[in-house]
Order: sequence, then C-alpha cells, then structure tokens
Amino acid sequence: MIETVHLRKEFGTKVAVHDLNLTVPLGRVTGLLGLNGAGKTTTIKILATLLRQTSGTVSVGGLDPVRQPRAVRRRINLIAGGERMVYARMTGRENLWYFGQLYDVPGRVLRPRVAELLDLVGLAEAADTRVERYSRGMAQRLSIARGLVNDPDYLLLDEPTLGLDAPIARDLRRVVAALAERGKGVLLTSHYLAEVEQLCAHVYVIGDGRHLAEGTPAELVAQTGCHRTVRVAVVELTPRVEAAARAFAPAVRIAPGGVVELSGPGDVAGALTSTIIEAGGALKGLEIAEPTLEDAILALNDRPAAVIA
Ligand SMILES: Nc1ncnc2c1ncn2[C@@H]1O[C@H](COP(=O)(O)OP(=O)(O)OP(=O)(O)O)[C@@H](O)[C@H]1O
Repeated sequence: MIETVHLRKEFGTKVAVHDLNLTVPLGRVTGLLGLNGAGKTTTIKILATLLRQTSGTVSVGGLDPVRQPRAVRRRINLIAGGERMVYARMTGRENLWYFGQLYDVPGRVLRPRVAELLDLVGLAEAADTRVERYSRGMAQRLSIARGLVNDPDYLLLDEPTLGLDAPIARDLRRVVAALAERGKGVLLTSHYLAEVEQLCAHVYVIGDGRHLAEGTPAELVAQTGCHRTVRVAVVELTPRVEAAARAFAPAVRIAPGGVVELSGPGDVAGALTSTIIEAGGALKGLEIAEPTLEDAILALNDRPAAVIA
C-alpha cells in the first residue's frame, strides 16, 4: 500500500500540506477531496516523486520516494486530466509502444500488454488510427492506457474526467473501477463528487492542507449530520396550506413554485404530506432527496478545521 505519515509540505511560508496521514491500499479506489488549493495536487506530486516533502514519511509499497525514486516510479503512474499526454501524430498502438519503451518494458512483454491495454480501454478497433482522428474521450482513454503501460501497482488519477462530456466520463469511470477490480491501488482526486461517491471505497477530505475527515462516502454523510430533504409540490399553495406546513416544523421552507421543503432527521415525508392534505392541499409531486457526498463536503468545509481535527 501507499502510506504517508505526518506528511508536510511547505512552499516558503505557505504550508500546502499539514500533517497528512493517508493510506492507499491495493484493489480499491481511494478518494482525495478538497476545495481548490486544499493540497491534493501537492500530495500526489510527492507520491509521484515529483516533489519532496518538508517532513513526514512516505512509503510506496515499502519504498521511499526520496531515497528510491526510480524504484517508486516503476510501481506507480500518474495521470492528470486535461493534459495532453499522448502524441497526436502517432496511432494509439504506437503511443503505447513508445511509452512502454521509455519504461524499458521488454518487447516480448510489451507487445501483448499493449494489445491488452487497448482492449481494456475499448480502443482495440482504433488501435491503428492516428490519435489526431480520435475523439476527446478516446484520447483520454488512451492516456489511461499509457498510465498502465509500466504495469504499475498504483495509479494516481488527478481529475481524470476534467472537461469530459457525461457519456465519455462514464466510460472512463468503468475503466477506473475495472482497474481496482484487477488489484490496482487507485488514488483519485475529482471535483465531480458523484463520481467519487460511485467509485471510492474510502475518501479523505482535506481543507487548506489539513485532514478534515475520512470514511466511506456514506460514513462521511453520516458524520457531517447531513439530512435528507423532502420536497412536496402542491397544486395551489393556499394561505391555509402554507400556514399548516410552516406550523409542521420551523425548518420548513417554501421554494418557488409552491414547493414545501423540509430537511431533517427521521422520516417526515408521510407526516408532512398528511398535514398538507388535511389543510386542503392537493399534491402534485413528492421527492425525497438523500444527502449526497457534496452536501457532506460543503458542510465539512464550512466548519473550522480546529473543531473537526
Ligand atoms: N510551487 C508552489 N509554490 C508556492 N505555492 C504553491 C506551489 N504549489 C502549490 N502551492 C500552494 O499550495 C496550496 C495547495 O495547492 P495544490 O495545488 O496542492 O491544491 P489542490 O488541492 O490540488 O487545488 P486544485 O483543486 O485547485 O488543483 C495552494 O495554496 C497553492 O497555491
């Protein structure tokens, strides 16, 4: 596994990462979340041997990136979204062959690996087409394959779906999930929290370089005390219906279009709709929205770090 203990990185007087303890095991996707400037990219660069920490220790499968950078680089790969990491004038197959040679992968190993990777990312049919003719999603999938050409144990994915259209991002998520199933350890940063919720078995949340919280997405939602929201749409919001809804709970809000909204613990949907019906309201719709990871992250970032730590 990858492990950081008391990791700290300073840039002059700026402390980008404070005392971060992080574990990335094999065989699952681990998330690293935080608002802009939280320290995610700095952490990933330290793991990838691109930056050296100010203090604390890092282990990548038992290896030290500072003392054994070459050995670490053989076991990891880094893919950053939004960056062009493949050559447009070469075919997909040529790109993978070229990067494999840069990693000194022997030809007899590389040949079947390239074919397997093209298959894994769904580019087998386009293998011999130049990348300049690929769609953006195809090029992004080729970047993932490029990141696997040295058969790393760990893959560091920094915003892999940045700027991709929804169907393309969905394809890419399938590939990422398949990698963890094949035993790779994946560390993922993403601003798309639904993606993190779907893929990550464990998530670390950092804010301003500090550890704020960690757990499964569901645990994070539970820890932050975010509640489900019940929305009842009524055909006509008469003063009587409105008064009854407001009397039901002080936290009731009336949203545009006459929608009665209430967030809170427990199951209030039944009681709230009955109250509205008893006051003469006719129902148009009912929605129960479970709290999401996004709600949890926003709640965590609203709290002072000292309170959470
Ligand atoms: N080379 C550098 N010199 C000085 N400060 C830096 C340097 N690199 C990063 N920082 C600062 O360290 C902090 C953490 O930056 P980092 O890029 O790690 O955040 P991030 O969580 O990846 O943010 P984003 O989501 O915007 O990519 C920021 O305040 C940033 O300005």
